[in-house]
Amino acid sequence: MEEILAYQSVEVCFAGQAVVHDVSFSLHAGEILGIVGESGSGKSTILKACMGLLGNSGMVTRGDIWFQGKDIPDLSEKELRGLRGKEIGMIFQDAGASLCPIRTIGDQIYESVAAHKKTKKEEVQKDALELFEKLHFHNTDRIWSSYPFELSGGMNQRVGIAMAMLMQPSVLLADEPTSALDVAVQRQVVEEMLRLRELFGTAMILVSHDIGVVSAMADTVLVLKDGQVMEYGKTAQVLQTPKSEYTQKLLKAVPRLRRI
Ligand SMILES: Nc1ncnc2c1ncn2[C@@H]1O[C@H](COP(=O)(O)OP(=O)(O)OP(=O)(O)O)[C@@H](O)[C@H]1O
Repeated sequence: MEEILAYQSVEVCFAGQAVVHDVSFSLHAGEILGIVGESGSGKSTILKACMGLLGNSGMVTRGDIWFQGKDIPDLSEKELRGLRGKEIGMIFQDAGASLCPIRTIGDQIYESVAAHKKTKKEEVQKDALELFEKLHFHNTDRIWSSYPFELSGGMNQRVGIAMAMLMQPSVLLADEPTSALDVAVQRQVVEEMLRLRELFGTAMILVSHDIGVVSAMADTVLVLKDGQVMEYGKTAQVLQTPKSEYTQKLLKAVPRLRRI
């Protein structure tokens, strides 16, 4: 399998203070990597480093993040803007909150695609409705012309994921994509992401507190503690026979390991 993304000994600092230390992993086409760890262990920072979104005080101070032959920390803001959304898709915990409340879903989808390529609204609508159908959304026309407040939180999240996928990025970064949802919708979102991997062969990094979701989705798992990799390997191996005491504790903190 083709390697899509490689972190090599990455260190990230905020205001000179290192919060991610010597992190290495690689991601191949169609692979889903789960990143788990306690709050503050550096999971989101690892994703933000890949998008060049560490803000004014944050910086990759050591190592490389290779993507399509380019080292992300060396790229200019303009080059990063060209990658974000198009080559590197992103979804966050609450897509509903990041949608504009006073513009329709259709307008927002069109604008997000038009930001990266010259296209007509009818073309984007056709592609979007086709993807909605493949993801088994009901009333696809109605969704297209709805305002976010007219849809449920779960539906907004599912639309946000479909929107990220319309550009067919080679990698999708998902930060707690199911955390704000109730269990039934969580299941739909997990199934939807797996279906997207199947349809497009997209590689994904999934940051989640929910070991059940990680267990259901990820091929490989990286366990992070205080910005350091405690364990990294195949999901079954890491979750069923954890080597580090930290991973064992993390798993014990989960009431029941459930496969979705
Ligand atoms: N913009 C920032 N400025 C300064 N410190 C930051 C900034 N962003 C994150 N940090 C620090 O970096 C460390 C890692 O934070 P990060 O948000 O990556 O953890 P996390 O594992 O994603 O946590 P959570 O599960 O709570 O989202 C924390 O100590 C946090 O306080």
